[in-house]
Amino acid sequence: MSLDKTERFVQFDNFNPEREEMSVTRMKDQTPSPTPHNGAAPRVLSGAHVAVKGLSHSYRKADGHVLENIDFEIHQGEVIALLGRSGCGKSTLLHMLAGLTHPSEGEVVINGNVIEHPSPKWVMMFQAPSLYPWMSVAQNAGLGLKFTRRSHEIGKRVPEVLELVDLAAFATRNAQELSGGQQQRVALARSLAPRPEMLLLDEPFSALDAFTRRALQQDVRKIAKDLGLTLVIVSHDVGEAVRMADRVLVLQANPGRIAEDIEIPLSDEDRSGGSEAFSREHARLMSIYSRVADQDDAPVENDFTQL
Ligand SMILES: Nc1ncnc2c1ncn2[C@@H]1O[C@H](COP(=O)(O)OP(=O)(O)OP(=O)(O)O)[C@@H](O)[C@H]1O
Repeated sequence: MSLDKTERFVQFDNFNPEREEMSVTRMKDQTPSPTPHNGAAPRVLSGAHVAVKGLSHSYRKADGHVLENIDFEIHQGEVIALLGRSGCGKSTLLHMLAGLTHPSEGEVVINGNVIEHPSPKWVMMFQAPSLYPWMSVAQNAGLGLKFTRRSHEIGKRVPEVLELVDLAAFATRNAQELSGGQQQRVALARSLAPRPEMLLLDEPFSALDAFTRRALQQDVRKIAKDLGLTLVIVSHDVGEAVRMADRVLVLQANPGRIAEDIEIPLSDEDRSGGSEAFSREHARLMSIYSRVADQDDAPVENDFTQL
């Protein structure tokens, strides 16, 4: 694939120039044909099914396990939060779901295939949206398609995703003219454009103010549910987990392992906060999280301000 020089040296979500050909080759076999130009409806999305089996990981042989004996399943279209204190291995686990890091032991199986490489079908979003500041919102939103050799879809697909993230009116603006929250929405549009099956979010809203963060939490959950996407979010914010997740996996540290697997049985209405049901779920999860973190003998961050 030919790319501009600048593009080659900028990391875009889980796009890795070294692995570009490999990922694209794998995609060719597995991805349905691009949207036909005859006006037919785009294919309906279905979320990824994930099975993590006997996963353990050490970064260096001499050190102990960062993650140990991790087993869990994520159903298609489910929203999962990985909740744990700093350093317990949440990001490491997320990178493994994205195929960016290989576990020392065990495997990640997505839709029946053992994951060995990154793929445009599961896209990571980070705290920094990493946009090209000199490009327009629409150009940034189309990059995922460009990098996966689907430029012919940009004209139809980019307006659709900008509409989804509520940025249609900003299509021609330069990315650098946008607020932090709007820039995260562009990054979200860019991730959604190639129709991924799973979004992996590594604390993507933590740099935003509380109001913007809450709006994005609700919108991202709604978009994932509307599209049938599987969504995994790394967080150490109990309010965020209750607002967004169907299930919360609470991780314990040293070594990182799943201490609790908790369902959050709230309606979308209750997730917006302020209801008795939301407060009850928040208190329940906070108490479990505190107990798990206490067992690590480390302080839990106080996030009551984010209620
Ligand atoms: N590339 C690396 N090489 C060596 N050790 C690493 C590497 N990446 C992470 N670690 C270590 O692995 C452990 C888990 O890190 P990780 O970033 O996965 O935790 P986390 O729960 O996401 O933390 P945070 O919430 O602070 O981002 C930490 O002790 C960290 O120092």
